[in-house]
Amino acid sequence: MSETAKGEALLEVRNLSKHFGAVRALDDFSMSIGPGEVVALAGDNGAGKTTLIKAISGVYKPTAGEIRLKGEPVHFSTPQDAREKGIETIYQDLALADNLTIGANIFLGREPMTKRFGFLPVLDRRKMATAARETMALLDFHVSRMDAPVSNFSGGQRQAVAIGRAVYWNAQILIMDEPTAALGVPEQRKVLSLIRQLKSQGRGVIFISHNLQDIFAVSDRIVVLRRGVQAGARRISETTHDEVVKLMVGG
Ligand SMILES: Nc1ncnc2c1ncn2[C@@H]1O[C@H](COP(=O)(O)OP(=O)(O)OP(=O)(O)O)[C@@H](O)[C@H]1O
Repeated sequence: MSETAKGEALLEVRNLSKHFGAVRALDDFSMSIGPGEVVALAGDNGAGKTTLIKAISGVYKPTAGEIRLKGEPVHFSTPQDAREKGIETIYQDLALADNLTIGANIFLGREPMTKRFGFLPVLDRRKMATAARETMALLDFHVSRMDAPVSNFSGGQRQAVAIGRAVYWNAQILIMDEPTAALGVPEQRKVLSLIRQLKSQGRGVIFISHNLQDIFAVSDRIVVLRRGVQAGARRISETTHDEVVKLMVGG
């Protein structure tokens, strides 16, 4: 099948449904994503994209269907469960603490401690700074001041910090919700190049966007949702903007 992951999939969802009472937000939906693959998820407002990523990432319990990681069925009760298995979702708000450094944001809620004078537990700032430097270098990301609060950074740089945090904690699948929305063109390019970096590291990326240009620039495949069902799935090299728009709005 040309529109599924080649070889062993990192992530596979089979016949996934999420109903809210009578509302079928997601219905019998299947897709897969392989290592080093970027799969775009497109669809009009209300198509079911958010519902799908929340079902994959442990926020919602699916009404029906199956999620498999490297072939193994998994059941997530919380986003923490999904995170521990290497699925990280980066929502538009990025969930960064603005007044803290990159290092502190990487370790937010899981701060490393060390002992001063052998007994007094204190924050291990050196470990945080080293992790920040090494992780951001891995993403080929450079800022003049690593110790500045992230509120000083541009939208694209903040996106990089959120990605860096996921990478530090070993995310194998990154779900990115509209990462290029609300950014200027140069910043959008930076984010697209970050996505390419993740791909070159063998990670899988689910890229949600309304921007077809961005989708066509970085994705291997596109899956289109319409009213909770899969309206189509295509290799990017085998489709056009026109065809994708038709899939989104329906014939
Ligand atoms: N908690 C809920 N309770 C009831 N209906 C819901 C709930 N969440 C979503 N829906 C409905 O499910 C459908 C899919 O919504 P969803 O938010 O997943 O779409 P979306 O593709 O992410 O849209 P957008 O691009 O606007 O974020 C919509 O009709 C929405 O009203």
